Amino acid sequence: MTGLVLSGLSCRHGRRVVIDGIDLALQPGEFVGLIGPNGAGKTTLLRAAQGLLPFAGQSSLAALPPRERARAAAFMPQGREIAWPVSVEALVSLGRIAHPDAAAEVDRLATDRAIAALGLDRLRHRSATTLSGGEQARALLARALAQETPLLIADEPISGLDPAAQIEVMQMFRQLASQGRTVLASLHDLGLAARHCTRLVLLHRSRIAADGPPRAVLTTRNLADCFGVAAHVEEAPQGLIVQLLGRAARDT
Ligand SMILES: Nc1ncnc2c1ncn2[C@@H]1O[C@H](COP(=O)(O)OP(=O)(O)OP(=O)(O)O)[C@@H](O)[C@H]1O
Repeated sequence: MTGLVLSGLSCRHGRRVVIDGIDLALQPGEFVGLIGPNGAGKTTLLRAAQGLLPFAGQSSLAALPPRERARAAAFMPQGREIAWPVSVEALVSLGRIAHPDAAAEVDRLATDRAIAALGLDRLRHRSATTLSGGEQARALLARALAQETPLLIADEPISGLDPAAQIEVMQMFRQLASQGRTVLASLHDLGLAARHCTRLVLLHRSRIAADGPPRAVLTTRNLADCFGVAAHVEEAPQGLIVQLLGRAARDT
């Protein structure tokens, strides 16, 4: 299986509809940023798509049996606290549980690659519970990478990272996509999303308000209507630049 197809995906928390009839098809090679204001439903969508929450409608991923699902998609959740005092290396190698038939050497190489990709070599023997918040985020991302799945789903993967680490992770996602994987990540940094994602999906009030290349989604109109911010958006040689100027003036 490649990519991800959601059809009519809806999800409630209690009696409240949080995701309402989402249709979305993601292809290999895409780095899709899922954006939207707080409470728009991004986490709910990412979890329901994996069958981690009850939902109505269809998800090509949730439809798979659990073992196949673990080989199809890796997930970096929003909650970052690591409770077990295992080494970073042991934590990252947990991603290999998805491949019970792989040779030990293959597992070791995949773990090493993920540790190197996230710049964790220096920390590999450190207890994961002693890492800083940003280091824990990188360790959990490395665990997802070690799973070596065609689809990578990450919930706010760059929140809490320093600026250089944020850029490195975004570049890594873009590179994974260019190698034929599908990356779906919820993001709050619109500037980084604009420059690195191949496509943005804007969630607003439980539905998709816009879907397409960053320049088509990050319009001043969408930024005002969905995020309530006034912005300057400009095409530059280095990509789309989004500058947030302040709160949008409200219509009276
Ligand atoms: N377990 C729950 N029970 C009841 N309501 C919930 C639950 N989880 C989330 N919600 C509500 O569902 C809505 C969507 O939440 P969700 O976490 O999906 O939003 P989000 O777009 O990821 O937000 P954020 O950007 O703040 O992380 C919010 O209004 C939230 O309060």
